[in-house]
Amino acid sequence: MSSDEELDEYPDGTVKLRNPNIELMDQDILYHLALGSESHDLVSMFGDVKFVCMGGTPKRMEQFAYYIMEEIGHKLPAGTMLQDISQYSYRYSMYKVGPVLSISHGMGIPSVGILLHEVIKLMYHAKVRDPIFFRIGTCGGIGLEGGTVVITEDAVDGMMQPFLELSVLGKLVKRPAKLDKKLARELRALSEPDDPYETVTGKTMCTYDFYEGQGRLDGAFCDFTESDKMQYLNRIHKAGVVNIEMESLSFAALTHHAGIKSAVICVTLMDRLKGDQVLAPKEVLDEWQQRPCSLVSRYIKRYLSMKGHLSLDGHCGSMCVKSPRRFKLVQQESENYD
Ligand SMILES: O=P(O)(O)O[C@@H]1C[C@H](O)[C@@H](CO)O1
Ligand SMILES: O=c1cc[nH]c(=O)[nH]1
Repeated sequence: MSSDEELDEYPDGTVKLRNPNIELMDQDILYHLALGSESHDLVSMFGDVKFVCMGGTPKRMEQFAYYIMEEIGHKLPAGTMLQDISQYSYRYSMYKVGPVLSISHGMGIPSVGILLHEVIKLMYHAKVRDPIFFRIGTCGGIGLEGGTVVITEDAVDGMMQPFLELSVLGKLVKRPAKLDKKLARELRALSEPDDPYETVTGKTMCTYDFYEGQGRLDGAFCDFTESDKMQYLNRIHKAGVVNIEMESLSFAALTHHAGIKSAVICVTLMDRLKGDQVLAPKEVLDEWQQRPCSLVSRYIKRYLSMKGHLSLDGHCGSMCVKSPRRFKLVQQESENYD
């Protein structure tokens, strides 16, 4: 048995921390979430969480929270609104809708990494069982037009390496960036033939910068030519990279290290083989960003229906799993992969 398998989770599915220090502490302050293991009853607040959805901006994640609330038919007490649980951290925003947490992660590996440490500890303190994590993001497409949904198969860094490198006590630690392949296939199977956009799977490149790091010619600095850029983008495209963003490597590496199933679903904002700037109008960008949300929502509804927490045709909204037949097909399809 590898050390990965040994430490994945407890037999009841609760998250096992790879850090013996935490249980010896009197309290654990989840500083960037404005929560604490003693100041809050984390089990009663979060013990029923099943899905943790993250994305860059507070607005997107607030909208996703309201959207999923409608989709799963979750009701708030009359006259109340969803509350940003981490509001007083002034860092991240977090909303809870029944079994779904919707959290903003900011931009880049450091920001999502800090959040993941605290959310993974939150799962542990709250005794959450077998949580599933999703990143719902935006990206630049490589050979894909704007508005295409990309489900990441493998995450690689700017040097095409499939692991996260972090310097710890002066040494470089490498953590494999592994996402759940079956989850990615199940998500892919939930794209609908009448979706007015493509949903594809492929390799995602995760960089430490939006401009020079992604080979853009339009940053404040640029020491390469258009031809250097195109050679690089064509080379990575040939190696299977279909999109570039800034969090998948950390998201994959930290969830894998914690034994948590995860997937990354991003919408492309442009084809980087055709340009660098984000030119689509705001309304178009808003509609595109809804696309990964809708795929994740289908997955959540399918899961809840299978567990008997949601009726297939009953109290879920317009994007509800369309027919029992389609639902069965998706179910069989994913069972065939086991
Ligand atoms: O989830 P978001 O839309 O923040 O993902 C990408 C990667 C960076 O965070 C950001 C750059 O514009 O967008
Ligand atoms: O090109 C893009 C678009 C969104 N996010 C990125 O990281 N890159």
